[in-house]
Amino acid sequence: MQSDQPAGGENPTVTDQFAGSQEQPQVLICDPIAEAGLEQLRESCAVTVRTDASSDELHQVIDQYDAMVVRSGTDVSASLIDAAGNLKIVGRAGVGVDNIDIEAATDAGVIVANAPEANTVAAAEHALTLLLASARNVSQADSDLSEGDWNKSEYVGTEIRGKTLGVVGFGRIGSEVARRANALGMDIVAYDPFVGPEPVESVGGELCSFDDVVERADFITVHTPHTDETHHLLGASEFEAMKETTHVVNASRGGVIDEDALAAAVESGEIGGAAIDVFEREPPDPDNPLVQSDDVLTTPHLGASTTEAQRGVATTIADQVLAVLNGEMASTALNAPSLESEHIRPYVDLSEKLGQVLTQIVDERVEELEIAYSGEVADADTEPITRAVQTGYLSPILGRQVNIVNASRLMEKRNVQVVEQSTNVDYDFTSLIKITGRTGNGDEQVVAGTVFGDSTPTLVRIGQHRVDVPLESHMLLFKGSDEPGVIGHVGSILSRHSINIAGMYNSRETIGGQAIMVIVIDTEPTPETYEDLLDIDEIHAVDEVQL
Ligand SMILES: NC(=O)C1=CN([C@@H]2O[C@H](COP(=O)(O)OP(=O)(O)OC[C@H]3O[C@@H](n4cnc5c(N)ncnc54)[C@H](O)[C@@H]3O)[C@@H](O)[C@H]2O)C=CC1
Ligand SMILES: O=C(O)C(=O)COP(=O)(O)O
Repeated sequence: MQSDQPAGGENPTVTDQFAGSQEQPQVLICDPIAEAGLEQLRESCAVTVRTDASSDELHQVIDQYDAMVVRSGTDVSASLIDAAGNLKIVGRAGVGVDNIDIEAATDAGVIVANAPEANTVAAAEHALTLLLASARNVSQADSDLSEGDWNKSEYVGTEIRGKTLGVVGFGRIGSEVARRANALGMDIVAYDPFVGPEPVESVGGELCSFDDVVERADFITVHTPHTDETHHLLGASEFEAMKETTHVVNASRGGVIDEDALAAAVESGEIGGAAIDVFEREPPDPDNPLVQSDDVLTTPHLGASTTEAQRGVATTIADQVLAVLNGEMASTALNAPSLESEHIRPYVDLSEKLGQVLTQIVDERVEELEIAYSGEVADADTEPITRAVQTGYLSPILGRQVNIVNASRLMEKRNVQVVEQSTNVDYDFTSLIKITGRTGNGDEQVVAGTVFGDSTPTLVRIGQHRVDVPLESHMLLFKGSDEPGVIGHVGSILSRHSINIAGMYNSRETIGGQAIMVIVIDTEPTPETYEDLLDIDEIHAVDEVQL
């Protein structure tokens, strides 16, 4: 029977053998994900499910994998990324990426992508479950009854209707909680420094200051990521400022609430109760004060654990992994641009090639790279194109280490300044991308290209010379003077060295003036070929360009 439950079902520990040497891309699943996602991946990848591997084991095997998929249970540390020589993507089957060192991944050119929307409703419903259960002492009453104690009169709860819900973090989940709570008759006050009043007002709420939310709320639910700014956002002083009856709910991240302070506030009766799904350390230590407290309802990070959400995050992340393994962009990448529209994909290809050409024809270190967009392309989201220029520019120097994820970072490290310019007018081409490399001594080299109707990336300018070279192959770029017989001479030398000419493009400034010639070749020239070519008086320089 097919199942959409996370891999492993009741017992989520799976111990496949680690990857052998197969031809297909290798994907390592480190935390349980739903079968639907696994099936999708298995169609074109070799998938290893190892949800029981220790950190040491992962460090030992990770370089065999092209992709890894995690949830919150695996620490993707800088050292793991460092050990992962072939990794292209870390897929997070869920939202939170606080267990992934994104900086390290970016430096290593590894995409980090998540599944940001598929578990929103599950998490929102779980927060409301916790809220209602806390309001009605469900957990304590259940535990008493299991012990045989019918403590009906001990557990008088509180209605949520007419009460004020404070929502801290009004993003996807916070806003869904607020919408549902409002429908149950609650008044909403929200704090989120990064949203305006409209989304809060659209669910009948009011955007307030943090202190206002803390003081006015009968229930507080937090829905922020755990960052330096949100660490212990709710602590002793906030609990002191709350009403004695306030219940606190956390289904976002451990660490956003100070656990010791919360346990103390509940135990002392400073606040009315708490219900917690997430912990600073997971699983929490057995003596964690929130787990120990009979007055705090705890669940083991269940916010995203519904069949629907797990199916959704697993298939979303499978899509992301497959896209990246196919050389495409991940639409949910957190450290790489996504393609706003398919329309710009040919320009991304063109730009990478233009960047490669530029590096191979400048002799000195470029200190400034100016990328000028004109015509229709100037109106697009040019971030992926700019990153592609940088990738192309660096790849002849750094090889496979550079990609669209780390290119900007590497340009910064090499102190190359990148300047972008846009104008939506170009009189000659519908769209034109012009790259100028400026060296420290004031020299500059220009290449420009466009995409013609059939998506062929085409070099249309080198320096001042107008050319028309499809950017698809191995080329020789000759600089020299426009004299009769040069083309024939070059042709015969290449023929003598058994190098087939696939195409030839000429351009000159004036009759008898500076000329350039681009020859597309099928085989690589030897050092002797260059020696012979440079023996021609009219040829001043020959650059080899490989794409
Ligand atoms: N318990 C569980 O199983 C689940 C937990 N989560 C966690 O829930 C959290 C929220 O997820 P989403 O709503 O999808 O993310 P989101 O990115 O849509 O929303 C987060 C909101 O927090 C706000 N925020 C950031 N810093 C803030 C600050 N200092 N004060 C107040 N607000 C601040 C942001 O502006 C944003 O609106 C994440 O930490 C995520 O990992 C998500 C899914 C399931
Ligand atoms: O998506 C999130 O941020 C979650 O917290 C869900 O975590 P999980 O995938 O259940 O480990």
